[in-house]
Amino acid sequence: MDTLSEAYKGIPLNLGDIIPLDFSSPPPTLPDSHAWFQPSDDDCSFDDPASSMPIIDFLDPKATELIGLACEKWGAFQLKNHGIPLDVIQGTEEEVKRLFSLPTEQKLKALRSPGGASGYGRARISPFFPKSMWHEGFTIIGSSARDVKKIWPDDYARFCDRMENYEKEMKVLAERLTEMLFDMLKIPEEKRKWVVTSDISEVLQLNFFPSCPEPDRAMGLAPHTDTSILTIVQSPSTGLQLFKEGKGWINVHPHPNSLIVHLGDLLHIISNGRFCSPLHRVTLNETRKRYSIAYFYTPPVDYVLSPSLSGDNSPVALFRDVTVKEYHEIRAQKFGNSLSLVRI
Ligand SMILES: C=C1C[C@]23C[C@H]1CC[C@H]2[C@@]12CCC[C@@](C)(C(=O)O1)[C@H]2[C@@H]3C(=O)O
Ligand SMILES: O=C(O)CCC(=O)C(=O)O
Ligand SMILES: [Fe+2]
Repeated sequence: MDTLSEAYKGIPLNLGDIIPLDFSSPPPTLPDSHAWFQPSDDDCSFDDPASSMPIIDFLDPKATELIGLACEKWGAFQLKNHGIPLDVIQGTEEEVKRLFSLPTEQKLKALRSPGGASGYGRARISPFFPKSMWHEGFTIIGSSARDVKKIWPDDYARFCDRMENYEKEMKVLAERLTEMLFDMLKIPEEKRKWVVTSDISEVLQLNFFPSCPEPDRAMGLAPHTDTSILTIVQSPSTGLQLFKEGKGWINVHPHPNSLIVHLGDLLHIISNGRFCSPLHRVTLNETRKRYSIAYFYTPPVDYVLSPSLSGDNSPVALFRDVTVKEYHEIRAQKFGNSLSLVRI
């Protein structure tokens, strides 16, 4: 059952907020619809080796401690020796490239429906911004077969198998990390049974950022936090930036053979604010296209998120109890102030 899709059914989008620009024949200059900044704007971003997101070796005996610190300070880290086989990572990347390099009319066959959550289209958060993003996405919730069959009726199996296999591997890693973080938060047994069940609400988001004629004036993916416990991102190239209070936008340089892990709003609530869900965005490049694969790990939709008061957290609950489904609905309607809407 795609119960996560049900959360989005009640909040349909306009087709205009779903259909991406036809990037197969992009305009030679940036159209006004996609111009977020003026040439005179000073949209500062940093390369700061002294304060960049930590790179943690999962085999390091101190990994747990380092992950805890990274989650408190950054809400994100890069993970080396994560245990996902290289061929699984490369095979998935190959399929993602194959999908996005199809002619536009092929991809449009799997266009997300106005009340739908899966399929091809613009980012879900598009309606909340006055300008469009330089981006195409493909969202997989449950099996990708229904959408992918529309694109490749006779040749969908390899894509689906590889995505399914990738999700299986990601789930094991997400479970390990979640158990680790829940231990630190002293989450009681009855609140963590879902971690090993099969009815979690996982989402795989495939992202494509075409090369852009004026990258400094456009936006790949607008600033957002993720609706997840944690999100595991695979991308070999730069583009992702994290917002750090008091500093600004900091570039993430992907370490070879590493995965990027960032925490989402759901864990921010459960940890009663101890772990942060960082604001992040994606920038563009004039000559290079970029792909990324983001795995969103989320409890079953009826799970009640309640702030843990037993770890080293604030003794007073900062958030009210809210179900995963309700939080998704709040996000789909209000986006940016979602966390403040569940704050006590
Ligand atoms: C489970 C999720 C998480 C969603 C909504 C739903 C399905 C699609 C996800 C994304 C993927 C791309 C960024 C994001 C911000 C977007 O626009 O769609 C994500 C959003 C969220 O993190 O809220
Ligand atoms: O492309 C990336 O590096 C990040 C993608 C992302 O933030 C998302 O899919 O939510
Ligand atoms: Fe994200």
